[in-house]
This record gives sequence, C-alpha cells and structure tokens, in this order.
Amino acid sequence: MPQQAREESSPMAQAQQKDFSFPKGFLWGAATAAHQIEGSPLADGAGPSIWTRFAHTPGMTANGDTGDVACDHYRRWKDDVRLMRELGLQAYRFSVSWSRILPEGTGRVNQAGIDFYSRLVDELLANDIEPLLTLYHWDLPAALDDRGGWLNRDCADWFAEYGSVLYRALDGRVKKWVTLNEPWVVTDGGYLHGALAPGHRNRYEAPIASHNLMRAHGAAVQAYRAIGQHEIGLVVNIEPKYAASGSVDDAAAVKRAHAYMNEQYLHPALLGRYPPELGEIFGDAWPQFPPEDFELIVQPLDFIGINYYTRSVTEARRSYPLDAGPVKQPLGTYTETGWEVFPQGLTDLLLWFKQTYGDIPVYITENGAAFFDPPVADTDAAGDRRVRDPLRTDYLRQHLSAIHDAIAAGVDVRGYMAWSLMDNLEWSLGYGKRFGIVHVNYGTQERTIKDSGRWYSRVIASQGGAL
Ligand SMILES: N#[N+]C[C@@H]1[C@@H](O)[C@H](O)[C@@H](O)[C@@H]2O[C@H]12
Repeated sequence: MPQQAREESSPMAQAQQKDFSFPKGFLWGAATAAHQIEGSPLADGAGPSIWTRFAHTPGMTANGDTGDVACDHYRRWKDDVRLMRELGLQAYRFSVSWSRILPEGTGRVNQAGIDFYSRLVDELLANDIEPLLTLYHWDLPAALDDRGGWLNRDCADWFAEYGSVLYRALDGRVKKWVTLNEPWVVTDGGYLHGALAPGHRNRYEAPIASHNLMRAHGAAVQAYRAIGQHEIGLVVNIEPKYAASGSVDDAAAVKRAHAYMNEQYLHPALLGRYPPELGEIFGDAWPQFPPEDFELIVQPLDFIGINYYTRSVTEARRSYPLDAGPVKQPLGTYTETGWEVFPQGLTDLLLWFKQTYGDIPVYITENGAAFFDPPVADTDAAGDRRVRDPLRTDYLRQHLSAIHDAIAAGVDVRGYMAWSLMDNLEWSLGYGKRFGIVHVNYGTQERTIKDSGRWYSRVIASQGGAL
C-alpha cells in the first residue's frame, strides 16, 4: 500500500481491509498469574510469598491493596474455568504459587497445594482448554527471600527442585511449561528501583539477581529434560526502542535501552552471552560471571513467550542507570498505565526476534491494555449484562493484526494469550488498573464478560476471520 494512502487510513480501517486467517493450530487463549487472581494466599498449608509481605508493608501498594482476596480464584476456580469455556478459549496461561507447593521454598511438599493445581488442570482439560503453566510469576517464597532470594546462587537449585516437584505431578497433562515470567521486571522492579517485591534499590544487586534468575531458568530446563516429555520455554517482556531524533546521543541511548530490556535475558538464554552494553550501563556494578554459568543458562528451548504492551521512543538524558528515557508522543494514544498504543512495534519486534535469534517458535504470552471501563450496564436485548470497552477491543484487534503481519513475513508465532482473562491485582498499582476481557466486581466477585471478551470469542471461533 502506498505510504501516503496508508497514513490516511486508521489502524482500524486498515485492519478491516485485510483478510485474516491465522495458521491452522494457532492457539488462542488468555493469561493470569497466581498472586493477581487467587486470593487465600495462606490457605491449606501455603507459606507466605514476598508479595504477601510487600503488600502488607504500609505504603508499598496503591490504597494498601493486597492479594488476600484478589479475584477469589482459589475458591472460584471451577466457575472461572466455566467462564473460559464460555469464551471459547483454547488455552489458559496461569502461574503456580511456589509457596503453596513448598511453603518453605524447598524441602517439605504441601500436597494440598499440588492438589489445587492438579484439579485446575484436570478441569481445564475436561473443557478442552490447554494449560500453559508458568513456574515463576514473581511470588518468591518469603522463606527463600530470608536466605537471600535471587541474590543467593543456591536459588538455581531451589528453583530446579520446585520445578521438579511440579513436573512429576503434572507433566503430560501440562504440555507447555514456562520457567520465568519477565525476569527484567523481577530485577528492574524488585532490585533496582524497588517498586516491586522485594523492594530493593541497589545497582550492585540487580545484575546478580538477573544472572541468578537466568541460572535458575537453565537449571529448571535441565531438570525438565530429565523428567518431562513435552515443551518448556521462557517468557520475556520486550519493547522496541525508537530513537527520538537522528542524533548520535539518541542512537547510543537506544542501544543501551535495547540491550538492557530486550537483550539482557534473550541473549544469555539463546546465545549464551550478555550484550556488551550491560557492562557500560552498570560499570563497576557489573560482575565477572563464571563462564560455566553460561553453559547452564543456554539450554535448548521449545519456545519463547513474548509479552508485548508498548514501544518506547527513546532519547539520551540523565537517568539511572541507562542515561536514556522515553519521550511522550504528542499524537499518541495512551492506556491507563501510561503506555502508548503502538501495534506496529509488535510487528517490528517479532521481525527483530526472528532476525536475531532465528526460527524458535514464539507465543505472544501477554498482550492487553488497561483502559477506564464504564460500570457494568443493564442488560441488553439478549438479557446479557454489558461492559462497553471499545478501546480494549480496538487495542486487541490492532495487535492481532500486527501479529498477522509478522506471521505473513515468516515469523513462527504459534499462539496468543490475551492479558488478562479477568480484571485483577495490578501488583503495586492495586485494583484500579483493569486489563481483563472479563470485568470483576471486587465487592461481589461477580464476573461479567466485557464487549472485548465477546469480540475475542468471535475471533477465536473464526480463527481470526472476525478480526
Ligand atoms: N502492567 N501490567 C500488566 C501485566 C502484569 O499484570 C503481568 O503480571 C506482567 O506479567 C506484565 O506486566 C504486565
């Protein structure tokens, strides 16, 4: 399409002009995480996690919001699977709370914790929904944090032990495993800036935690190869960085920001080395890691999960530790979390991934947006209660269109998990940011499928045709 014509039509109009058909077997699903939806964090023998502690520390979360109740999924899980069935989901990505399985993080196994996830998996399978299980979605057992957490090199053995308990209990019913969710957020939020649990602010700790997370990833994959028979991968959040100007300084800032967020985890996992910019960024805080560590980290993977939300137009400016920062786009559309809606960035990112790492299969394991939703409306003609969220529907449509473009260009994208199945606890931002395709009334725990959820059901049923 000529550039001028392309600029005149809106993303929605462009999407409506295209013929969509996603590859046969493309996996359509939605995602959540244990701490964000389950509630009942200490039920049935579970131990506390770092998020149980962090959220109960005054001032750490918006309004003092905690995961004590959340979406009460720990008790409503069967109804929630029924909701997934109503949506027509083919897959459901969820995480396991480590401290439900091993209350002290290692050693004693809590069978009630295993039983909860075993029942959930069986109910998913009974409803023809494929489980995608994430071992670690940020909720480290507090007992392990007391032993140094991700700063203790023993964490690789702890994590492999935890993974092995679950592999033995669930592999075969679970055929797609994820070791870590977003290691970048775990260290940038939890060890560098302190906005997330465990709330450290230490530039010497961040690289150590990052590296140990990747060692733990490698150890868990090694353990899986000895026990499991199916697939295992890593989930990263990556974000394309575009230079704010043609200046040399902005170009250098983009390189630093790109290395720090997009290469810091994919390079060691897939190439067995770090990008050189990390030494420049961290300076004297960048350790000399033992070469044998990289032999542990770089394990063959069956897929990579990519969580995509936004892009960053990046400029050089004093900032810690990158001396680079995002520039707000005057004509941009922004979500409630302050992220620019930029679907082209997902296409660009997937093409970069293929060019840099080759043809390893990719799942979009999270994509979605927080917009201010109107209250649940009265029933419509069909008697259904409504939540009219057109901005979310358009966000999802544009990003699915962007994925379709990447597939057409040869990127092996195997599936899409909308973030999120339901409104949930947005970590330290609390319950005010709603990402769900299903609305949750936190007072009554009533679920209402939003218009975006009903639209997504039609997209799934048509294998993309209804996009
Ligand atoms: N913020 N935000 C939404 C979403 C968060 O709720 C997920 O837990 C993370 O995996 C990732 O950060 C993305």
